Amino acid sequence: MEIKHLNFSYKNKEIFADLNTKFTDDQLNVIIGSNGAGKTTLLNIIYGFTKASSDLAMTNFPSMPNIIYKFQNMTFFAELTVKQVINFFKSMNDHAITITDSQTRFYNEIIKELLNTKLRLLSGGEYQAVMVYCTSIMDRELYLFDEPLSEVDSYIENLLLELIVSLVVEKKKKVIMTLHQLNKLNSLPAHIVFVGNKKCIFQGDFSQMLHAADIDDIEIAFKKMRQAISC
Ligand SMILES: Nc1ncnc2c1ncn2[C@@H]1O[C@H](COP(=O)(O)OP(=O)(O)OP(=O)(O)O)[C@@H](O)[C@H]1O
Repeated sequence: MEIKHLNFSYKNKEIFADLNTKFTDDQLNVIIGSNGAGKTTLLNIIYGFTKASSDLAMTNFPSMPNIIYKFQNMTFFAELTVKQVINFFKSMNDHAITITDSQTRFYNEIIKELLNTKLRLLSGGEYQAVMVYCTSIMDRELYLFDEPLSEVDSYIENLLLELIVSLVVEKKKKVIMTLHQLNKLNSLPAHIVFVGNKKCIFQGDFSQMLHAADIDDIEIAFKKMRQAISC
């Protein structure tokens, strides 16, 4: 999947100026960048929710019906129970789908005990966990997860990452997610897309990013690359 010549502004605020980048089909794609860099906007454009200028060329992306998107703040009817929401998501598949071991584990360890809880009574982290799980049980070609780890504790973070990676590795799905928890990149088989200064300022894997920044700490690498573009 490739994006060429992405230019985009919200009224007078320019977000992207000729951004070019690629996403891989067989690895988890992780978009990183500072707050306000445009990560959510990029997902919105990929989904087709936000329209960019006519110079944009997007190659090999599935069309909207073949994409499922977990928005950053996904809201649902608060009076529904977790079980009702899961059934709603399941009903949007027109056939039975296979569930990965990681999805089953996530269901047994996290979701099961929440089944009869109404959404309005879930904590922020529990709500996030339910929404990511529900998104993952949809059968689509491309999965977009905007900040799937926000508000969850480190135990759930790891379970969620396993679940998301299993979509790519076991189900051969395409996945693009945004992430602020850079320490997680170390253990992830991921293609990183670093958005900053209205462009893609780096793309590659974890070790290539450290190499590009000439440092062995990902947080410092991020800071260095971020500072370099704001000079
Ligand atoms: N609908 C909108 N109208 C005007 N400005 C917007 C709109 N949506 C986002 N923005 C602005 O565009 C910029 C990019 O926003 P975006 O949400 O894409 O960033 P982000 O990288 O996802 O940030 P974060 O990491 O904080 O979630 C921000 O400065 C934001 O205030």
